[in-house]
Amino acid sequence: MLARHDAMRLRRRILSQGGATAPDSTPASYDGAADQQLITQYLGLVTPFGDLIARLYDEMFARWPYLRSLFPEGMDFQRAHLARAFWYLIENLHRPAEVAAYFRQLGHDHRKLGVRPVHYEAFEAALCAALRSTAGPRWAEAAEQAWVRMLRFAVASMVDGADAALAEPPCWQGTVTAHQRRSPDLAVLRIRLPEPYPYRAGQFAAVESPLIPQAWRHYSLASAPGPGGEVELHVRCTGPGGVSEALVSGTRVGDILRLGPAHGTMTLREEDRSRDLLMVAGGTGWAPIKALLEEWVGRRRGTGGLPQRPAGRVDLFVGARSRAELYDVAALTRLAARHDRLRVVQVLDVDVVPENVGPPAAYSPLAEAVARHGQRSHHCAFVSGPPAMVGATVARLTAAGMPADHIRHDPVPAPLIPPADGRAA
Ligand SMILES: NC(=O)C1=CN([C@@H]2O[C@H](COP(=O)(O)OP(=O)(O)OC[C@H]3O[C@@H](n4cnc5c(N)ncnc54)[C@H](O)[C@@H]3O)[C@@H](O)[C@H]2O)C=CC1
Repeated sequence: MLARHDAMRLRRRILSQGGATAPDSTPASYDGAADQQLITQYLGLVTPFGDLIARLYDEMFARWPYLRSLFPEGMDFQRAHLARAFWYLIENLHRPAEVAAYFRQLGHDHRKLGVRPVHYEAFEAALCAALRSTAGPRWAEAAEQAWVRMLRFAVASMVDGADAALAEPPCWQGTVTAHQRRSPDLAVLRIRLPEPYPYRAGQFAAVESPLIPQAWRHYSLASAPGPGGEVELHVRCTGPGGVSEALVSGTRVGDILRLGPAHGTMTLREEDRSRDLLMVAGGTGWAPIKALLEEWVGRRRGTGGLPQRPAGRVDLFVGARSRAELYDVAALTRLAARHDRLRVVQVLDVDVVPENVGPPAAYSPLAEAVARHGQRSHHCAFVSGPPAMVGATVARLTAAGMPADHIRHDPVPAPLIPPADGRAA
């Protein structure tokens, strides 16, 4: 109720405001292209965004100290996340319908953080102060108004997304029922959720450990939905101090974790039942592919997955740095044994002796192996793993004639670089 009241108050304020003409959340009513032009014209004064974002948070926490508790102790990830959101907004503002859909989902997801619409007002005030102090005397009122309109458009979409999800919990609490260290830096966890947790095989969710409150990181759900109410996560710790380290090294059976709502479009569709599928998994990118395969082999037929046994074949490519890094072989073998139309190819980096290739980021043994195994333009492909591997595999498949709309993968995080046409005033 409180959230709805806040939302209505914010919407009234947004719609009745003077100064920057405030768009509502209807994409058709917002001239994003005009604001994009204005913002781009003065972008050089406030980029790179590191300084702007540091000032924004300093300003916000100085004026509203209680808001600090909504954020994790370490703000690096948060700052990078906000920089990406700004770039996403600015680059896509001429496509307001797309931007609105993106921020509606973000608003749905942000309910777990305890963010209320009133907090967006504080954010806007802090942003304006930070824009002015970062840009200096060459800043223009028109540019600031364009930023405000852009922000309000995004916020109105977030409020819509949060409102639409009021009937479901902001997040789900689960108990860890199994925690297996498959290698020093990798763990497979199972979590039991007492409340129904709606998701599809192939989706991902934000996860929070009580060891690092308010720091949420995305992991794929590595099991298809089933009657037991358990989900599986595959977590690799790539450095100290993060959520992955807390989940791999600091978590035990019986601990409580929180999960946000599931998202993602890398799911099986009805028409996939009769199609031949190509699945490509690198490292812990195996997690969503495992869930998809569980659904595909029909282990849980009639429980929200595919209604009948599929007629097509699956070619599955699993990549790892070495044999020791193939951390889920038993599950892979079990799945392969359940279906004679599933063909598994393992690709180990150590088996490959690349010739005339550049640094690791420029070369993907897994993508090469997929490309070598023949024409698949009629297949539908699911690709999951490190961003460079996903990029290389998608490029190979597209070059081999697979239509782009036959290839599904999770969003690949954009690098923190400005758009090529960003210009200074
Ligand atoms: N944990 C999860 O639920 C999920 C994780 N992911 C992502 O999958 C990735 C898995 O990481 P790790 O297990 O550490 O993978 P890894 O470093 O062990 O690599 C796994 C595979 O990816 C290939 N690869 C690695 N770096 C590459 C590069 N720069 N260019 C081309 N190919 C490359 C390797 O050849 C290998 O076949 C992470 O980026 C993670 O964000 C994706 C989906 C779900």
